[in-house]
Amino acid sequence: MDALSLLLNRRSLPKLVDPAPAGEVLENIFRAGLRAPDHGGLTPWRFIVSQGEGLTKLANILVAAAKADDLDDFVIEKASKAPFRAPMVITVVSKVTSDHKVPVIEQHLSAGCAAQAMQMAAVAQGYSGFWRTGSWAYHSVVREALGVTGEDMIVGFLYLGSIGCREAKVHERDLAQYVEYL
Ligand SMILES: Cc1cc2nc3c(=O)[nH]c(=O)nc-3n(C[C@H](O)[C@H](O)[C@H](O)COP(=O)(O)O)c2cc1C
Repeated sequence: MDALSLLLNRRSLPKLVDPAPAGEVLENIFRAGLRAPDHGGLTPWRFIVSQGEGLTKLANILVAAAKADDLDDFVIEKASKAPFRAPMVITVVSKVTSDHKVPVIEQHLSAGCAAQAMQMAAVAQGYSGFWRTGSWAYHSVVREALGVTGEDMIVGFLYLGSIGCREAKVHERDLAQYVEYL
């Protein structure tokens, strides 16, 4: 797939199945993340991989968060299943340097670019992904369990796997609504 086709046609896929990216393919995914634009070379990110037993650990963290909020059984059940929507979840965390001349927002943006680059690298190699946050990404229990402190943020849970359903068509959008010229 050439780069422009990837950029113009990428879709997120909700149904992701085994096998997860592995070996050189997975390494390429991480390397793509590490090529995200990075003001000041601060490498403001962490990638926490969950697969196999790791998905159960992540599910347990989400369940603990739901229970801490006294949420009803339906939500707790949903939380327990959430990570298993793909064979691999990469939690992308912005690891920021506070009080730096590079504003913190730019460091969060870098981590977001890393998430997008990793999704793109997965698609480029025949896999697919879905970037999710939900309320869990902002929950103190989840943050603490994953060692996310201070101004650091969970910018997303990047679900990755093999294509498990038909890809939806790309939305046609009218450029004139979004593009202006000074
Ligand atoms: C930071 C961020 C968080 C997101 N969180 C969710 C989410 O929790 N649930 C969801 O359904 N989509 C979420 N999305 C949107 C999907 O990843 C996806 O982009 C959207 O469904 C549109 O599909 P497309 O990427 O194929 O255009 C999020 C996107 C971003 C950038």
